[in-house]
Amino acid sequence: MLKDRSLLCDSVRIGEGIYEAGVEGLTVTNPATSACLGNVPNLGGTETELAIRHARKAQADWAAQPAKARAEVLQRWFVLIVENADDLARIITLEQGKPLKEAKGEVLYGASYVEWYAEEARRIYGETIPATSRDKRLLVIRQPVGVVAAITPWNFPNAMITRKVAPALAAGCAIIVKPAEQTPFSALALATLAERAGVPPGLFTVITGDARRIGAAMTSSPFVRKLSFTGSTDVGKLLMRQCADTVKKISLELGGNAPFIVFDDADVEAAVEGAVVAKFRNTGQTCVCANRIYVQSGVHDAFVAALVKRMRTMKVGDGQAGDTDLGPLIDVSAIDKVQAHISDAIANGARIELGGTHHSLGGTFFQPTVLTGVHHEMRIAREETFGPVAPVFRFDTEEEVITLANDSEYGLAAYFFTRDLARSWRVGERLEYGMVGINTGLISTAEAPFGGIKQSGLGREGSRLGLDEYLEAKYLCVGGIDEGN
Ligand SMILES: NC(=O)c1ccc[n+]([C@@H]2O[C@H](COP(=O)([O-])OP(=O)(O)OC[C@H]3O[C@@H](n4cnc5c(N)ncnc54)[C@H](O)[C@@H]3O)[C@@H](O)[C@H]2O)c1
Ligand SMILES: O=C[C@H](O)CS(=O)(=O)O
Repeated sequence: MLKDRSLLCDSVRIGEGIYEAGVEGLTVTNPATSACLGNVPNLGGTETELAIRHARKAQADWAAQPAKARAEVLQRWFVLIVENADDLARIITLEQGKPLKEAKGEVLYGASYVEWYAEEARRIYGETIPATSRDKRLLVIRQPVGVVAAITPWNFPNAMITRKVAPALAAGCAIIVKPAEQTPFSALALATLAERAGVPPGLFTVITGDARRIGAAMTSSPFVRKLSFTGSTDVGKLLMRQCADTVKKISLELGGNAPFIVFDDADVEAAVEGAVVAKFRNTGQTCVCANRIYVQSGVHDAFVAALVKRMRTMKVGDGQAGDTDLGPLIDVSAIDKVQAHISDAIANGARIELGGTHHSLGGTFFQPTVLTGVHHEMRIAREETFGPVAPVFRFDTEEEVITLANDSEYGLAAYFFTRDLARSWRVGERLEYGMVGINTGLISTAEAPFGGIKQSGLGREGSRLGLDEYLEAKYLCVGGIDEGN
């Protein structure tokens, strides 16, 4: 199944110690078949504290390295990830379910963060500030925060890890990562390749096991100076509270509820393709998925007809099959949430234009679904669906749709299609979101700052801004310079 079977690693390395899964291990299953893929160690607070101790030691040496040396290790890690992309993609599809072609895309996307921060590692500049007195010199240097803890989700089990580990290592930090219990093998494979690239023992540790206990040890330790979390808003709030006692620096990449707006003057065909990417990537299980599709009255019926026609061409199936466009949802609770949103919408007057129920493949496969006649009082408008359901809302004016689009506690991504230049500026500036796609449904890239506002998170990942999350600015004030004193 894999070219390099050693990449399917089921043990955890902490310092020089190796922890095997054993009978108490956590079982990992393939969401497409429910087959057992293997077990990983079910570790907790004690092992996390040991990992923190090793991280502290390794971080001091790592930070003392020249920036070029850190950059070279990251560059080697990047090369190894790309060289092993097919195996890493297959591991993603096996444990998360997305189609292989999307999984390969995720691996290369994740690798691009490693490449980007291998380059940024050599450009962590400080500054001098003109002093107000002759005998002083003012300087600012930027130093690594120290030991970082990271907790990541199942939907992008590779890229959500490199998007944290790469800037952390580039900044001179050590990092301990707890992956989602559903998808640990991608994380363990990345750690294996990092070790081969020359990342020293203890500097980047993947720890699997009891989320609450591991999280409690991470958030309560005074030696962990930063928590970077990607996941649901509810868990993000919990971890933010847990970090308060030790006043940690935190980054939160949380839930979304993206509006996708199509104006009368849009290229409808381009808008349909944009909606397919923004809505159905990873079977609708991405934080930046279009959760609400608003279409202006003049093109509403044409858009719905074109979207339904386009969706009928998409194939639901096992992600390992080459022609699959939509894989399974991650688990039964995901299916239940999707069905609940559809049932609530229908009960409140929505119409099913396509799909609307479980797929004939059974399990956690679901039909791609298009609803019309939806409104803001429905759950599907207020909650993150995280599945292959496209609710289409009709609107009349620009002012009306901006109000509707902003009517959410989330603020991660938004999208709109128009060919009016003035409107693109007006709407782009007024949408209350961290990221806005204009005439495109695919915005994520390592060069740009990824992140949200309101209850979608704090901080940014990627771009030059992403490095600041792992650095502290230290002010040095040098006095007694003036010989006259
Ligand atoms: N903004 C982003 O960049 C981004 C990216 C991916 C996913 N997400 C969001 O993540 C959610 C889906 O992912 P999920 O289901 O894995 O989210 P989740 O919050 O349930 O889990 C995320 C991680 O948190 C861990 N966790 C859960 N409870 C914990 C606790 N009490 N203490 C410590 N760790 C705990 C889990 O084990 C997992 O590793 C969606 O809301 C999605 O929008 C956001
Ligand atoms: O859902 C999580 C990811 O951040 C989505 S993306 O691949 O970065 O757009």
